[in-house]
Amino acid sequence: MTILSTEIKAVITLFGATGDLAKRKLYPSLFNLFRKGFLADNFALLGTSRSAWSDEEFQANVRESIQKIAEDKDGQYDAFVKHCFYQPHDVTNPEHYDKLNDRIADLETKFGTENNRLFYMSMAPRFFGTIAANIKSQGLLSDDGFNRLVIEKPFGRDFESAKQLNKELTETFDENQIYRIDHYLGKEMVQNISALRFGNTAIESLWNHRYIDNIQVTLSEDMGVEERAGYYDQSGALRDMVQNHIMQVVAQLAMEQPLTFTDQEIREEKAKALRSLRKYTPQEAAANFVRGQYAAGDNNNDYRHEDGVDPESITETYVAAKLSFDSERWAGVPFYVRTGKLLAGKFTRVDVVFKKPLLDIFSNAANSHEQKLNQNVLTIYIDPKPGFSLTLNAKKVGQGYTTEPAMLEFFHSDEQKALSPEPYERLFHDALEGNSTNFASWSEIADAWQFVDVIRDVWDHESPEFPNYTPGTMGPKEADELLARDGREWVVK
Ligand SMILES: NC(=O)C1=CN([C@@H]2O[C@H](COP(=O)(O)OP(=O)(O)OC[C@H]3O[C@@H](n4cnc5c(N)ncnc54)[C@H](OP(=O)(O)O)[C@@H]3O)[C@@H](O)[C@H]2O)C=CC1
Ligand SMILES: O=C1O[C@H](COP(=O)(O)O)[C@@H](O)[C@H](O)[C@H]1O
Repeated sequence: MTILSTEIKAVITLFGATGDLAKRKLYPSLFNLFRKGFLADNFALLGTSRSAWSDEEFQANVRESIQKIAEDKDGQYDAFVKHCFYQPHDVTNPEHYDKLNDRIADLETKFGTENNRLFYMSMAPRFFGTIAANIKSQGLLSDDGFNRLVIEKPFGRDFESAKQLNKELTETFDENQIYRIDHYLGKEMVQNISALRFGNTAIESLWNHRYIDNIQVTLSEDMGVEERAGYYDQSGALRDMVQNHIMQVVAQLAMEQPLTFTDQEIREEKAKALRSLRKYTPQEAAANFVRGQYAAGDNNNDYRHEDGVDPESITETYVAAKLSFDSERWAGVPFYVRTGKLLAGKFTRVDVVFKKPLLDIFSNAANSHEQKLNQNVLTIYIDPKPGFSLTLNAKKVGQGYTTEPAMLEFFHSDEQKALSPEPYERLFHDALEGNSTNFASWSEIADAWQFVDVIRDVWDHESPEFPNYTPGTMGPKEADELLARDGREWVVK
């Protein structure tokens, strides 16, 4: 990990500058870095796409997108957009890269960026390989500054396509120059998993099969597919959420302690954890995975009648699964994961359910309690309200001896939340600083795809009975049965 000075020097070339992601997330993130002083005098943003915009039109668009997130204090909008430029560019036309290279070189001189170049691909993934090849063949790589590539998801649609894409990228960029975005890794509480585990003896000493009964990861959304139906119908929840976000969260929960807290060591441990994730046979896949598709609700069509969705679509909008790790630490401990659209709420959380005491001595007490001891649960709240809680058993106040659950809670204050950068801001900053801790390595991505491909293959060869869940619930009944089979239940029902 190379940490540069706090002020970043670079020309950022953005492919897909007129796109939705750029407007909603990327310009506001860069502006926030500017307001906080991480970007100051020595940077420039060069937006590109086919639209024939001038620099001025681009600046007006950037201004419009940052207006939505912050007021203009002390002329900060003007100061920021003076660093923003635009070059009309068709990524499939090699000749266009010559002009792009000239513009980058001019900006390097103008802003003293020490020839550091960061390329950000915020475009349809089918263009990623072409852009990388042209960057190399048309001589856009810097000889004496850094060259980095930030690449948007999805990284392939299965293992083979991801491998091919990786091959194309690594013909131009080394693995340590590639920053594969997974915005979950930019979330405050996902990053907090390591602090909670490795910074607390009280937690890490219990973090194994001797004390943990099961771990549950829930990424619940209350919205449908909205305007992204065209993309989503080709993807489904397995590719859209499980292969990337869920696997990344699970890897952080399951990994061994890194030797040091560096990007290389952390990514290595996450990769090892994913390597120890049991790859299911088709029979095991069918038994351990549940899929769902939402039905019509009070305020929504059923999925198959959403605009842009095939009326006979078998794309899943819900996935629940039981994962197992073949490692000493996790022997016999299931990780139950689930995600879906149009569920009961918008929240992301991890529930670590501990084993009960081997002996419930209170059941023999004179005033024997009616309520059995509960399992302790450590909950990591990722969204929307970052924090964590620990549910313990405590004596109920009063005569007799009855136990009841008592909860220790910690939530981020409004002040802390205000200090917490948005995922894209954090990740942009990390890439500019050369810190790849919170980006997925090729090894992690490869293992995640190999795991998911088996499930996809099984599902693609069977006709599910869809729709099978009601909007506003936590998914199909089979997801509850998945745990009930093991004598367990979801912490959030
Ligand atoms: N939008 C979102 O919420 C999210 C998006 N992503 C990912 O981010 C990436 C971008 O998504 P999004 O912004 O939504 O996509 P959009 O479709 O909104 O934007 C695509 C961009 O590509 C440009 N473009 C298309 N063809 C060419 C070409 N031949 N040469 C140069 N530019 C071209 C378009 O501009 P023009 O037409 O002017 O050429 C436009 O700027 C994708 O990989 C997506 O999966 C990931 C998570 C969320
Ligand atoms: O990557 C994606 O994530 C969002 C959910 O992200 P969150 O930060 O709001 O939890 C999801 O809606 C989208 O389908 C998926 O592509």
